[in-house]
Amino acid sequence: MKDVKNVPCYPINLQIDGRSCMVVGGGSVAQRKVGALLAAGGMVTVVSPALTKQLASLVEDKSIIHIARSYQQGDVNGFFIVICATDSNAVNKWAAEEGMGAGALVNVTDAPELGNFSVPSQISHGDLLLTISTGGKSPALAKKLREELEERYGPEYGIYLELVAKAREQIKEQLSTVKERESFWRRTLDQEVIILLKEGKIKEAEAKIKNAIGCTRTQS
Ligand SMILES: C[C@@]1(CC(=O)O)C2=NC(=C\c3[nH]c(c(CCC(=O)O)c3CC(=O)O)Cc3[nH]c(c(CC(=O)O)c3CCC(=O)O)/C=C3\N/C(=C\2)[C@@H](CCC(=O)O)[C@]3(C)CC(=O)O)/[C@H]1CCC(=O)O
Ligand SMILES: NC(=O)c1ccc[n+]([C@@H]2O[C@H](COP(=O)([O-])OP(=O)(O)OC[C@H]3O[C@@H](n4cnc5c(N)ncnc54)[C@H](O)[C@@H]3O)[C@@H](O)[C@H]2O)c1
Repeated sequence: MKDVKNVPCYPINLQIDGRSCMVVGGGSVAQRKVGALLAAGGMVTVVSPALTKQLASLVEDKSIIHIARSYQQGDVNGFFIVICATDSNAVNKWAAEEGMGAGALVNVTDAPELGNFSVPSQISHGDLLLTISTGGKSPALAKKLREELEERYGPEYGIYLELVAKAREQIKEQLSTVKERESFWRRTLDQEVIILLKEGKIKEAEAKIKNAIGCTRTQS
């Protein structure tokens, strides 16, 4: 096994909307990384002599920019994020060193220790984001856990989050202390609402939350 330092990572949720992202390489791993960058609003440039079919169609519809050649010195300059995803360790190392030198956030797909971030496995439903990391030790385990969590936390949780976010504004006005609000959410975030959402009964779920807010009003 590689010499991975046993210092835990510091997790962050990075906003990359409108930021420039460079992906070096155009194979299947690059394709997965590009998909995630675009989903988060990144402006993606790929430098690679070859592209997968899917990446080529993203170039065609102008979703990404393609520099159709091998990596050259300075290509990473000015990019916020650099992802090194070629099948050449030497090229990945070179682009990573330049990217790090220029102060970019750098992810290296075949040698994570050469960059400064790794990408966790993820499940997202709207603003709800669940991520799993194994510190780079077993992406396959991260994938297995993601599949298990996907069964447990389906799209209903994304709808639930939206309802709760709406209710939160009202509750902030009605309950003046953090303690009261904490106790409200402990009582209200229950499985019954989730079950209703899973069955597609959105109106009923909404009514249940409204009812809980109503009870608070009569109590206070
Ligand atoms: C989560 C996910 C996100 C994403 O990439 O979008 C991701 N890898 C995924 C899948 C996956 N990757 C690999 C397999 C084949 C099975 C296996 O070998 O285990 C599978 C499974 C599959 O493809 O089915 C092989 C692999 N991966 C890395 C190396 C190099 C090395 O370890 O040195 C090798 C060996 C290559 C070789 O042997 O040649 C390195 C990294 N992969 C990471 C992330 C980062 C650590 C995340 C963590 O902390 O766990 C890190 C460190 C860097 C990074 O890329 O950020 C995505 C999950 C998608 C999902 O949820 O389904
Ligand atoms: N991090 C992960 O999740 C993960 C998963 C599997 C594999 N990997 C590793 O990621 C790397 C890429 O895997 P892949 O399956 O996408 O490989 P691939 O062979 O499908 O693609 C490699 C790409 O790199 C391009 N390339 C080669 N030399 C280049 C250069 N000098 N400049 C720019 N682009 C160049 C090629 O044209 C090709 O598009 C491998 O090292 C692999 O071991 C990482």
